[in-house]
Amino acid sequence: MLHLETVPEDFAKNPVQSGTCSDRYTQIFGCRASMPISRVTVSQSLTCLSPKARAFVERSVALCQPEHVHVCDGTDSEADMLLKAMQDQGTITPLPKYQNCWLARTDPADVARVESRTFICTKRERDVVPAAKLGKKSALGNYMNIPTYEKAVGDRFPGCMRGRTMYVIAFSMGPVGSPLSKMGVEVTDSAYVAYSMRIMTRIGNRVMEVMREKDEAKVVKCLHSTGSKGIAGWPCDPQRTLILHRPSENEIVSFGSGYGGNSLLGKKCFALRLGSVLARREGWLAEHMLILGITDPEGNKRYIAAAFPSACGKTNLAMMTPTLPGYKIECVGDDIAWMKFDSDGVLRAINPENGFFGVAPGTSEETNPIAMASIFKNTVFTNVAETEDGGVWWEGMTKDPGTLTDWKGELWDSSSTTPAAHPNSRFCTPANQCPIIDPEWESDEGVPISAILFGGRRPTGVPLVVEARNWRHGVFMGATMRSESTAAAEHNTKVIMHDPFAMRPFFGYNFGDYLKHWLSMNKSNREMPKIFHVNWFRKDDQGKFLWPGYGENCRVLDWVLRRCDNMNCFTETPLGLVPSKGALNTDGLGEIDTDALFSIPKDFWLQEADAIEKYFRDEVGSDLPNVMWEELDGLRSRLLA
Ligand SMILES: Nc1nc2c(ncn2[C@@H]2O[C@H](COP(=O)(O)OP(=O)(O)OP(=O)(O)O)[C@@H](O)[C@H]2O)c(=O)[nH]1
Ligand SMILES: O=C([O-])CC(=O)C(=O)O
Ligand SMILES: [Mn+2]
Repeated sequence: MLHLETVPEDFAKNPVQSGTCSDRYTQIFGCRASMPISRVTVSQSLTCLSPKARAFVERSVALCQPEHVHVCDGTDSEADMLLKAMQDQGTITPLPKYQNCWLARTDPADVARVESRTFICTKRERDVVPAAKLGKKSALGNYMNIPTYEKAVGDRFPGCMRGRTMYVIAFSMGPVGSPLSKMGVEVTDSAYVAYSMRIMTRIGNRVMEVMREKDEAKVVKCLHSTGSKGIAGWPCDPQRTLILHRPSENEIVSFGSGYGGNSLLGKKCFALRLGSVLARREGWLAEHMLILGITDPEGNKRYIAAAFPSACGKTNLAMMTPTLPGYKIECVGDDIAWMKFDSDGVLRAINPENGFFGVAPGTSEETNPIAMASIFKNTVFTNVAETEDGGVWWEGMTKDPGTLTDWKGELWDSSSTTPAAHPNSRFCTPANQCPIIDPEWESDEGVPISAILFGGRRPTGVPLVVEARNWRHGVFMGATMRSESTAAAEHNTKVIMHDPFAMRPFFGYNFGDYLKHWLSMNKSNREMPKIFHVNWFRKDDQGKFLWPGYGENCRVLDWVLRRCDNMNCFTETPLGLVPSKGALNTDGLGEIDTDALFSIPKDFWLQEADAIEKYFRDEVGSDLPNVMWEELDGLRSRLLA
């Protein structure tokens, strides 16, 4: 059985290269300066890596057998080299309308995360899959056993980079050297991945230095291949795509997809799936959350974290332009939060990323002017449409784009019946270009969190905002979140899916244990943030949004902050606390049907309670902490009171 630790067969057969694993790799890489380098050429000696990172790279080279190894140093000339390579290969084209912006068109079969091919690999299934679903397909943990994992790797990777370049990217999630940060090494045969990792993470010589100094035992090992024999266009192999995580080995293996969510392994794979496992072990939280700073008209600044499922409004809230006078929003992060209580009992959060991989459609001067001010330089756009003057366009950006080249490279005009940009088309932009990036966004200790929001797309029944009665009720709110499916993954019908904590596709371990971990955060010597559930997406009978959303969402945050100050501006409902009459500032909003926005239809909620019960029973079973059942009972009895 082939494993990353073992030598590929045809390598071992060659007598010139026999010997023990590490000896041989030392020779191949010519760490001794006089050694002739055969088979593989390297851009710089692998001694720039820490010994553990280097061992991983050497094993990956032996396995994938690239012709050339390029160790990314993070310099500007390297960026130029990557851009040139991608242009020569036809992976990207320049967008002359902007400064250093590029358009990538993927294979139409490689446009989003593939949840059905994403697995967590452990010894025991129960580590990943809650009790109720052992041995069956679970929505809350896609499990693969170790022999299957090894076979999957062995079937795909040996020789997969022959004749091509392997890029080695040492990266830091979080500020380089910060105590809350973690490091990884990704090897990949995709220049697109190497270039995008420069934007989304901190990479290069500085990271390698810190890695060497610490000889970090816990460097996360990330192996990626597009799985394609060539490099032309958009290399991928959708039929054989697999994204695998081995928490016990700190290892991620991704094959067959170049799409960001599957290939930029620092993001969902590391920061959330492996991150959640590390967080549990080390007593912190790795969450699918934005982080924003909000200053009220009195000059009081607080930070809020919010978990909404993919394509449900995190980037937009994180960059909101508030409509209420006197408010100021600053952005710390738009997708992932690593949070830990400090010695004073304050929950501190960092954004482990260095860029935004944001949804393009719907982004406009009206909805998100801050994103618009961030993304038109140094950006890679993927699967958006191109205008005649070398710019980009997507649905919702402007009214009349004229004639376009659509995301598949075909001519498009307003009479076309298919979208010009793919619904999951994205921009990949350095975070420091955001005009409202928070001054503390790279602080080592993280920012203090006052409130946590959960939310989703709920067209019916779910009020604009509800405050949890206490921490465990808030955990129940997170556990019972549901949302309409979106284009961010392969689900293609609009159904209301359970998406607890907006983490359903990203749990690295058993969801029941995850709930216990969240419950265990609550300690008397800690300042527990208040928890809220929000829904910007409720619709009226005509299917129109009841709430204007976007910049107007600051009105909800305004109420949230007053609640953080314990002001008496709420009414009790069966669901939790909602703004008392007149407490939500709707001045100047025009006609808003607040009754419809806040109504709590009893029949709807009794059915919701039934759906939650079924979900708990069918998906979690005996791994569900008892207090979740108690919370469900409480909800039912309040509804029936
Ligand atoms: N109606 C309405 N739509 C919104 C609002 N906020 C965001 N959207 C739309 O929802 C879509 C996704 O928003 P994003 O902010 O990119 O979502 P995200 O949670 O960051 O998505 P991921 O990057 O996939 O995790 C976009 O088309 C937005 O225009 C809102 O307040 N109201
Ligand atoms: O991972 C991705 O492809 C993009 C993303 O942020 C999400 O889906 O939540
Ligand atoms: Mn996301």
